[in-house]
Amino acid sequence: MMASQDFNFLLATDSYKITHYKQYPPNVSKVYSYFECRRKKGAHFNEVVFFGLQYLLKKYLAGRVVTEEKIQEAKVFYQMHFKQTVFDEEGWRKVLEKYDGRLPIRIKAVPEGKIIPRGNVLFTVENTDPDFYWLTNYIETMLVQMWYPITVATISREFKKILAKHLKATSGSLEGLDVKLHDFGYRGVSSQESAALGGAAHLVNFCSTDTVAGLLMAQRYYGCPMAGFSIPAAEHSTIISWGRSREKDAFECLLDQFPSGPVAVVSDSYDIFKACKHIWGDKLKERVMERSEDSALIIRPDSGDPAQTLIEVIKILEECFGCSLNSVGYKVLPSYLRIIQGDGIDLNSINEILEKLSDEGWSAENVFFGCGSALLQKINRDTLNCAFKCSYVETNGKGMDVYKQPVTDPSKGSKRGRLSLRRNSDGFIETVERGAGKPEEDMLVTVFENGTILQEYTLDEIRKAAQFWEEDLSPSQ
Ligand SMILES: O=C1OCCC/C1=C\Nc1ccccc1
Repeated sequence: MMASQDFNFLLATDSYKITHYKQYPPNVSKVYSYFECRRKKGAHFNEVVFFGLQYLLKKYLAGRVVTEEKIQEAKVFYQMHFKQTVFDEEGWRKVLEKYDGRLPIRIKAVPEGKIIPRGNVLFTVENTDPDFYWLTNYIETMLVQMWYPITVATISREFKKILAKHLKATSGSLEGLDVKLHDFGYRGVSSQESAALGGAAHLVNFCSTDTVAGLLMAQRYYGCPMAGFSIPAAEHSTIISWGRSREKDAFECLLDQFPSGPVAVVSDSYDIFKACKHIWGDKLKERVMERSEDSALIIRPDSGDPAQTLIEVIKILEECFGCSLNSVGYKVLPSYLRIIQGDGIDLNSINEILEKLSDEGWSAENVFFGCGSALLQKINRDTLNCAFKCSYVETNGKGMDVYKQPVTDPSKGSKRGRLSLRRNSDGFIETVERGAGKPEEDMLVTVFENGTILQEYTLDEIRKAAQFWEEDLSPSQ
């Protein structure tokens, strides 16, 4: 898959970068830069999931990205934009002539899915030909957009840690963990591409989604035919269209139309508590009880304080349908009955809800969660302090380690020299600076060089890299 014809790589950068080739020192022959999620004191997330670079390489950087037409278009565009001639037409024509429009760049990156502590190099970028020292930081703009899939994959995995802790504690197993958090976020993101990238990032950790764009991304860019699943579910329109006096009929229609397999029914259109007590727990009680374990009715509240509403709903369902105790002594509703909470879910509220449920003796087995904006949109580049900085240059054939160290904010200091990533003798991942790393120890893999993608990862491999083990769930977490 490559960039469509109307995408002009020469126009996919910050304006000021067009002027940078004139600002580097004379005889500079190499600019070497790196991307990291800077460590921040007291930061929430101390490890990140690396994900998304492969899509960007395939879509925007691989193959012949420079053409004569694109040079001409950019030339005219930047002449108008700067009202003077700053665009380096000759520089780009040289890419066309020497490399047939392929980028003379090398990118070395952490394998996708790897879990890396904050403050470590995640990928490096350098020009492979001295003539194109200006190209390295030209592509920063696009590469730093990797903050988004990295951050979504990381947040999604933080959800998974919380769910795993409670599921383990209240059921004795992690079975069903990967379907506990459903992506409801398609409508709440800023674009189709964000939905695709963010949706796929969630699928690194879970296989439960309504964000179809993410499934297509997984198919087309990560070799996964069907990365996630969903089930028939109501929305308010399919309930209230029956009129207030026919909510029972609306509910019964769901049971009739989807007799086998789970079905989720949003039940708060008028009164979630009355709906559970008088419709699900009375008028339709027999219809609910006749459904098998793998055809559960999943009731969806969608308003009110999530924790309070859930507790009240589960108590009503216990009154009507009873419950049993699992092997670790927590209460579980009959297997034909479950609840999904898709409103007001974020990393804080999901923990509160699960705490309150277990305090009342309820297992996490009873509840599924949906998450929208908190998963795909309520984040930004500062959530994980993603940054791209130059750390090494060659001038007059001589290498020099460079860095920034702002007196006004030491946390924005950058790494120096050529970088590598290794697991030290204590088993901890660390970045080796100043070119002191041993090549055979380097975890960074050359994934792109001179227009060609040299290493690809499938979603299955990425999921394996990102998985965590039960013993990793420190009880204090
Ligand atoms: O209730 C459900 O059960 C599980 C299947 C999905 C589902 C609801 N989906 C959804 C999507 C986008 C916004 C809101 C809900």
